[in-house]
Amino acid sequence: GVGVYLVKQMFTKKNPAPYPPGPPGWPLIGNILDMPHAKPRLAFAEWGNKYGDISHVEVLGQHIIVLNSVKTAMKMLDKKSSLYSDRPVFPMAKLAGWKDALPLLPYGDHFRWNRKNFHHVMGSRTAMKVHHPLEEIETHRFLKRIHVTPEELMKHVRHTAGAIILRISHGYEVKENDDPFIELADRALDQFSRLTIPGAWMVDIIPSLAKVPEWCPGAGFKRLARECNVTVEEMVSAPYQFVKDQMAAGIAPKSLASSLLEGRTLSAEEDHMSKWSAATVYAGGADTTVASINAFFLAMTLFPDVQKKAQAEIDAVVGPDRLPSFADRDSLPYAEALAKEVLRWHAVRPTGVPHRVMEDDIHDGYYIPKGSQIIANIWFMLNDPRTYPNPSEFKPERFLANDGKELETDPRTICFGFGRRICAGTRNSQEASINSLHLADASVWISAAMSLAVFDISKVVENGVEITPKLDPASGTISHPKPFKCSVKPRSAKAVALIQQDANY
Ligand code: HEM
Repeated sequence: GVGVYLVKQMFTKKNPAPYPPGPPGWPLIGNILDMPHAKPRLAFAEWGNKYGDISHVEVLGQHIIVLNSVKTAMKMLDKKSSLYSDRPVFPMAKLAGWKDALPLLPYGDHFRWNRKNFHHVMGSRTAMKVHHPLEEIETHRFLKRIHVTPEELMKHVRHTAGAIILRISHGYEVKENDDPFIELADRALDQFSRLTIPGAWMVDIIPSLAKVPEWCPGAGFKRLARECNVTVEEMVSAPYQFVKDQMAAGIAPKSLASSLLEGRTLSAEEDHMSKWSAATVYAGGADTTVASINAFFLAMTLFPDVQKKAQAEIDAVVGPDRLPSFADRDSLPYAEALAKEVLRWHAVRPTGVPHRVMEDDIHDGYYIPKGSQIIANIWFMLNDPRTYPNPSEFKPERFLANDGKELETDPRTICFGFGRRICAGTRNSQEASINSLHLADASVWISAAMSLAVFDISKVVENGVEITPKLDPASGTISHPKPFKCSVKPRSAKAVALIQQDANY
């Protein structure tokens, strides 16, 4: 005990400033027992409560800094982005085959090249506008599917998000039922979400465990990683091969993959990176959009008054003879505020993706050693009563001018993360908050506007009892509302006619 204490003292003496405050931990093992396995956002928020907006733990020599306020996150990750834009190595995700996915790439050339590709297909107002007709057509098809089988709502949400993204990434038109690429990607993404939960895998804490042979007792994670590798490899390669085949046949529609392949011979390394670049659009975009749109349906089930207000606005502005489109977006302020509130009320990436600091830093008087992982507790930032009073209430009015009261912060400046690693497709949080500049934001808005125009969403009644679902986000780095039931019925005969119109405009 004394020896360990003295060794610790020697090291602490060298520190140019104290670490940020945090749970005290134990000699040798540090805070290993404090690391939360499930729903880390809640434990992290607790640390925020106890220790302030910036807290620190150390797990076997790995320093972890947790940020619980937007101000701190902006000051550190955005203002000092040249220092804070690396990613930690995720040994478990790496073992499972994900090392070349943009969210995990170290700060460097591959990272920059990938970001440029994303920016090219969806990083500007003009680039996003190109995708609007596709979003409108696919969302109209979504309405048709819901109308026929409303009980399969969540399947339709997944199918539609996949259809939109696969068109953008690979120019691939999904099959109406059981599409193999969607099925494959969903399986891989579900694995990814579980593979990257902070602190969930021993090998992430002790990376040398990666060398343990698979037959060793306790090495079940190696077998799992091997199985995941097969799925990942197929998810990345199969749609890319599809694009190559289509290009060879001269019938490939424009997509991110086709633009990377067009008119050049790629080296094996370039080919590999292009394949991953296109796959990352799907990997980063599909599951997140699905979670947000499901959250929209849950919010409408739980907050009927909000739904009625949005419908009244759509009825007044768009009228009964057509569906809303992106051209109406600026004339529908309540629907706009509602889409923002969806992104706030349910944090799809509750603890973001960790950043890694590239050099020693002293921040606000605290020592942040090189290599520390920085975790932004985005969930708390979106539910912080200091920023959003009554945060569990779904209230679009937060974002609407009312009696000269100050508007609450646009959640799009928070939910997509910070600094140079901000969600791909945008360059900074200001840009992410400009109308329809983000693909997810556009998808949430058009799904909400079109669905509310023609459907009433309400609680289901089973055996005479009304079922009230709860917002109970599941664990995982991408968080979905727990599966719930709701009733989705056309609002009128006129609405049915609109749904049934041709969707191939
Ligand atoms: C509601 C939907 C979404 C939310 C809430 C969300 C949120 C986030 C967050 C918090 C990060 C981490 C940022 C950071 O490190 O500070 C991130 C990264 C990323 N997102 Fe999203 N995202 C969403 C949709 C999308 C979509 C539609 C795409 C693709 C089209 C996408 C692609 C990515 C990629 C590739 C990264 C990694 C960027 C990097 O490491 O440089 N996301 N996202």
